[in-house]
Amino acid sequence: MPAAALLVAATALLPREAGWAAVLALVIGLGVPHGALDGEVAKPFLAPRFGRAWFPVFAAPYLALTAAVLMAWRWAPDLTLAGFLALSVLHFGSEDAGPGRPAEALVRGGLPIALPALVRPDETARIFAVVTHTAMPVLPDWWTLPAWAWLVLASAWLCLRRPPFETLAELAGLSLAFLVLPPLSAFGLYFVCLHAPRHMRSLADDPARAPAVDGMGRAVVLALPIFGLTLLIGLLLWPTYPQANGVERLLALTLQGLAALTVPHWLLDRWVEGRLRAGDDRGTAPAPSR
Ligand SMILES: CC1=C(/C=C/C(C)=C/C=C/C(C)=C/C=O)C(C)(C)CCC1
Ligand SMILES: [Fe+2]
Repeated sequence: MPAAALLVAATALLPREAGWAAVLALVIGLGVPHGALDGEVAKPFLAPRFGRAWFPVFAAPYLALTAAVLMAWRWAPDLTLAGFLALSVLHFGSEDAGPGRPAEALVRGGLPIALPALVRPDETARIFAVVTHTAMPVLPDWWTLPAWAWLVLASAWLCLRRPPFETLAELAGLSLAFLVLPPLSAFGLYFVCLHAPRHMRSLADDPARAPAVDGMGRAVVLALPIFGLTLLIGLLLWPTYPQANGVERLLALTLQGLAALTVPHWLLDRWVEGRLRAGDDRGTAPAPSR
């Protein structure tokens, strides 16, 4: 992990476009696989009921949602971006804070979305002009104003809650990253070094969710097939992106694709969370093969 952190931070030394390409390669190669474990999360719920058909039952609605979001990027880019950012705060926050801590989730999940808007608004606008393929000379108010609100909330939370040292250290380190690194590099650092491993570790450590994922090594191996499929879909979509320059196209495809995958990724997480809390009787079904 420290090696990955150094690698992501080093992308800040490259010229802008080369830096983008390097961060995106790391985000794809080291960050996206955590979502590829969604099959393992869904399998114990679906396999007992659908047998070997569990995979199409899982993948069809997942991919339909993904496709819908990819189309939404073209029809309503601003609205889709706003929805993506809001969803990211929720998704990042619930992974960082754990269940049942809404204020902490908003503070921690909001950091990677609010800080770049406050610290590097121009570079952030430039990135999302490419992603949405629209003119975005300045960052829209609907992003900047909630970012200020986040700052107020985060300050109040820090004063009132006095979080434990590890949380403080993480918030401080991450803030420093967003202050000194280009925003895409800082995001890459958060995504690759905190979000993705945290998600994989929580699956590996939780015997109720994704029981086949019983260690980090196993997590990586089990993620590979769906990760490969994701890359293949990305490759097929590549020619449909209008950006002329390859790096800009990679930026748009990666970020639009992340948004599109995050919708089913987040819904699945909510659904499984709900089922586990409701005490689903999965134990009566034969254990999944593997
Ligand atoms: C690209 C980028 C940003 C936003 C990234 C987002 C919102 C990613 C969400 C990913 C998710 C939710 C993945 C799920 O596992 C920032 C940091 C605002 C500014 C710098 C560039
Ligand atoms: Fe995630």
